[in-house]
Amino acid sequence: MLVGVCIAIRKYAFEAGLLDNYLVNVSHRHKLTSASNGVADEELKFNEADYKIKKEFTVPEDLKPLFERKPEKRSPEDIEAIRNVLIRMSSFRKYTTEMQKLFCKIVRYERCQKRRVVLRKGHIGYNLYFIFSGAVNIVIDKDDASAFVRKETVTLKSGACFGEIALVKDTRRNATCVCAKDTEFIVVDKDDFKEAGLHIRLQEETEQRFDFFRKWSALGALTDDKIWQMSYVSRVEEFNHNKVLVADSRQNEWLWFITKGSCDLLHIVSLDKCGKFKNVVRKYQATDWKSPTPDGVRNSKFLNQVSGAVAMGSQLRERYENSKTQLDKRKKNSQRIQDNAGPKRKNGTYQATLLSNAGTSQLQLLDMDRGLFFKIDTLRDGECFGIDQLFPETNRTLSLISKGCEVIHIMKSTFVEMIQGHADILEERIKPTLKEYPSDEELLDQYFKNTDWECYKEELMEKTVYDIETKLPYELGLRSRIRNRTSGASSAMSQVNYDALDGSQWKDVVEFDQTLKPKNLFTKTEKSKSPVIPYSCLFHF
Ligand SMILES: Nc1ncnc2c1ncn2[C@@H]1O[C@@H]2COP(=O)(O)O[C@H]2[C@H]1O
Repeated sequence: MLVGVCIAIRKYAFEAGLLDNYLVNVSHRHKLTSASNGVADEELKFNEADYKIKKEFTVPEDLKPLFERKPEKRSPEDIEAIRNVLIRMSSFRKYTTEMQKLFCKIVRYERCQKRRVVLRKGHIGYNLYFIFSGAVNIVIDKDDASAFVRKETVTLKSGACFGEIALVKDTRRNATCVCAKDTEFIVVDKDDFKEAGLHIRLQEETEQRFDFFRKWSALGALTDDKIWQMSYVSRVEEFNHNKVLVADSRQNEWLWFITKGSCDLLHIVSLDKCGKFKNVVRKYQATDWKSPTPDGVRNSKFLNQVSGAVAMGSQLRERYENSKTQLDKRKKNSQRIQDNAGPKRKNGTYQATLLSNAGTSQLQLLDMDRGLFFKIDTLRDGECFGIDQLFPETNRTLSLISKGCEVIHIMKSTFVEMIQGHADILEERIKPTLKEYPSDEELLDQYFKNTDWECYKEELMEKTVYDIETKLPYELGLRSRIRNRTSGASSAMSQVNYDALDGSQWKDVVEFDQTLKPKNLFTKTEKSKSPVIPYSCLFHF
């Protein structure tokens, strides 16, 4: 209910033109000026990001001596203290409390620097590793030289575990693992591992993955042996609500099979080359947005809404950028250099502030690089993300956002390797099952039509309220209240000559399609059979 109230207040402020301040503050930077001391005005800034923990959580110093104690010397309190910290790791949380305690009795702590080879392909396996902080690159070569350059490198991050195959199968290491940065490990030795029966638990997990792949009819032609291999190299992971799993599908190296919960599939439509968008904006700009004509009123509302969406979208865009860059560290570094080098033209906050200035906002829409996020599907249990990218003709930019899920992921290259010699799997079994989503044109059509309709509805409401107001006696005080509401607003609504309002021209272009609600940015609508667009958002590139 509170959220509903907030949305309603925000909506009112937006319509009344009071949101300028809000948009200026999108950056969470508040300007303070002090002229009292006679010195030149100084700009004081508060940036929320400055107070965020940038450092990854590491093993607390006071806990490290506990790891050095021999298993038989660890007291129940020691074990509990260790468990309270290790519980942060998703791979550790999967075990029962009993199993976790067993772990805490036998685990060791190790810290390795960036580029250190933790284990090498072909060597005998002695340990199982949990990554507490940092990251590890896995390459299937014996040589670690490719760990930082090859595209097929798998990166495991904090919370993941590796090195289990050699222990469970009693084979040699099948890959080389190198620290991608300074990394803390929680290590279990082979003997302890077997003694505690952990190999049985890991074997059970692998069997679950085996069952999952075996049930997938597309892989019916593969031998059990191949499916086992696939199960060993795939990983199960859980993700919280709103975690970006894949920011840009063109850089995605994995296949993601959803086993529990769901994920949203977002599609980014670039408006740069979109003639339709330019036409729509030009059409709305054709009439002077300040003019007190019906077109002027509606145009200003439409453009206000679009620019508002740009402002909100820029926040999402920022998140999108962050997660995209997380996927590719090298890109992130070069991006940072670029960002710092030039003016912050492309910085989301900067643009949002710019757009918030009513009057100039609409006019700048055509000068910017823009895009729209559309939610085009929700993937559920048994569905896969990334498989369509195995076909060269698919080049849509998709993002995968967790809505609280458990996934099995496997490298695309490994999957392709496993199904080699079975050309029919991709072409005949998988391709026909791929879903078709609305084209960019269709998505934009829907969005613009609906925005138009929403603006029309609002105008009608305003007009109705105005009519009532003019008919009511002054003594009721209603007139002055409504006046107060609009008079201070910078919105074009305050300049409207309501008598000139005539909606007849609009009806030709408005389609009464209420399935889409672009105003409810970031909110979910009801489930629908065909892919719909429950939220969309403008952002700029
Ligand atoms: N394709 C892969 N994806 C994820 N992890 C892998 C992959 N290949 C190997 N590994 C991990 O790397 C480890 C290397 O040692 P192991 O063979 O004991 O166990 C292996 C797995 O834990």
